[in-house]
Amino acid sequence: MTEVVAALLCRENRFLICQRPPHKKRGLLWEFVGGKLEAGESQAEALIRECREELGIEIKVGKKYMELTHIYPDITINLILFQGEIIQGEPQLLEHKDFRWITVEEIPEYTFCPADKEILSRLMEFGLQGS
Ligand SMILES: Nc1nc2c([nH]c(=O)n2[C@H]2C[C@H](O)[C@@H](COP(=O)(O)OP(=O)(O)OP(=O)(O)O)O2)c(=O)[nH]1
Repeated sequence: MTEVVAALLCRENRFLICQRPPHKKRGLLWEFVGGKLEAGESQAEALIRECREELGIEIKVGKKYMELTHIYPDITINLILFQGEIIQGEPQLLEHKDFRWITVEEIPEYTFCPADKEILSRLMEFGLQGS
């Protein structure tokens, strides 16, 4: 099983979503910034590295929001979503096709990676305050 970490980054009543590049698996689907752990990394270290590499931001990793397992035809992932706070920088498109700060009401307008379904349901039910 492949461990994937991701970040729930909030600003006012919005949170950050990123669109995967077209050439990658699950291309053009929306996701939370993050990626696979590299050998020897802790979850927090991997998440900090991914945020730096993908968006050029420094984050502080907070509480775990949700953890789930999802089986794709090509890979089984254990996805761990952490709350996070941007402590430096503004997101830049270093790897993604696009990013947006959206409200929970706007979630249905986007097609996310299938593994994120439960996370998005929780956000729609409880809102960002409930996170
Ligand atoms: N970052 C992220 N990945 C997700 C989410 N939901 C979801 O199914 N995934 C999947 C997509 C990918 O198959 C996998 C993450 O791998 P990745 O390809 O983005 O990771 P990476 O940047 O470390 O990739 P690479 O070295 O294999 O190119 O997890 C999510 O919300 N965020």
